Amino acid sequence: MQSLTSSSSGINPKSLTRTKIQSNRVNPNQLVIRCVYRFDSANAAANTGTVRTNGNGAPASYNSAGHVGASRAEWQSSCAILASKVVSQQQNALKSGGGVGNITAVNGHKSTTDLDLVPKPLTITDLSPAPMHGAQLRVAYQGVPGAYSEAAAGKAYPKCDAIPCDQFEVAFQAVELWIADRAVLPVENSLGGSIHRNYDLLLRHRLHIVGEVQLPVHHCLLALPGVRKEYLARVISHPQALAQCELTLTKLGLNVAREAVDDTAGAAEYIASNNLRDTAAIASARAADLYGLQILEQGIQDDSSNVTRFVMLAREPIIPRTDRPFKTSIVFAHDKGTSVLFKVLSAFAFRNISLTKIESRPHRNRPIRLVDDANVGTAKHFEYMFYVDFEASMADVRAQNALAEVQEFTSFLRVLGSYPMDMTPWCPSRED
Ligand SMILES: O=C(O)C(=O)C[C@]1(C(=O)O)C=C[C@@H](O)C=C1
Repeated sequence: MQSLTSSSSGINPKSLTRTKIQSNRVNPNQLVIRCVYRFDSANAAANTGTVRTNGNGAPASYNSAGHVGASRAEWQSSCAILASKVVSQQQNALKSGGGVGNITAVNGHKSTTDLDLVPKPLTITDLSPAPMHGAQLRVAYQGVPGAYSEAAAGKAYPKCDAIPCDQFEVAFQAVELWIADRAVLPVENSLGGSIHRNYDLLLRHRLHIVGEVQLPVHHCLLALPGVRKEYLARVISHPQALAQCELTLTKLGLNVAREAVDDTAGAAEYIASNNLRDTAAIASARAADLYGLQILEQGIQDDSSNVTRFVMLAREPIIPRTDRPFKTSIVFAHDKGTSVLFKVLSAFAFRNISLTKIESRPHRNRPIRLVDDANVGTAKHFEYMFYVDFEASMADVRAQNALAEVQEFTSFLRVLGSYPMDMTPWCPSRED
């Protein structure tokens, strides 16, 4: 059994100063985690120099802090080490049991009184043993029961114990601190676009992407029983959900105030616990059930095939394989800004590797570069981090060669994960 140490959880203790961490036991199966910590980017930079190992002290598939190895040979030897571990990991997974199952939930409560138990600080006794020791897999998600993220956690890990967290950051930290074994977090929606916060957090934390799930998202308009649309003065929800229903709300004549809250189900819970008769929430049918609200309208997303893509995160990477479709996510930057982008992308194009996503985010350590080539004043260029997803496994020699080439063009490169693609047949009519 591995105990919780700063090295085993993969975080540099210097980079995270935990100022408050509290757990809220809602019922014996449910833990709501709230914590606040200060992130020290100077120490985090130092973190990139640490050598990450697996539980046995052997190198993980990505070297220090998940960076691509210094050479192709290093990549290949990392993959070989990982390949030798595949059998034991699969056996562990089998022992832990898989299959269709339940998500922990607050059943049928109509007020939030029991959700508002006085928070008690998280103690060492709240930290369970390492994953895969016979207990259910604990999966952190952002939101409260009834959130789409909870449904995504259930789709990714059908028998899991889903752990609600009030912020994305808390879900990351729950995994790092061994409170949870996995986190399932949204990264993009077909209508609302990227969830930038999670891209930034992926870079800031040392977790690995080990899978993806795509969840069809069917929004409902929820209100207290007896409330009619004409009584409504505002609609509240997660900003993504508000964006995904913008046109439909207008078509329904709901030109009322729209206010953002932390998550869709949290909006439903807020209405129920405060008995708000002039407010509706955009949330799932399951949230209506959990918080005792009625469904005023169903399927109010602007596009019927609305889908959100979630990634699963773990402390250790999985072993890349070639016997099924894999995707790999990387992030890179270059000292000379965007000029490198074409070269990097061509490393994939020349090898017929398809890109599925490209995203740029501010380079937070160095957001601006001053240039004065023409000696006519100083131009300020924005600096970016580029996130790319491509359709190949890191066990595929084409991907290894492409990354070896990318590494030559970039000053920073990190593999966020190489994981099976979600190939679930598309069913836009499915209700959550
Ligand atoms: O608020 C929720 O229910 C969530 O799970 C979050 C979230 C998101 O962040 O995009 C997830 C899926 C939907 O796209 C809307 C909201």
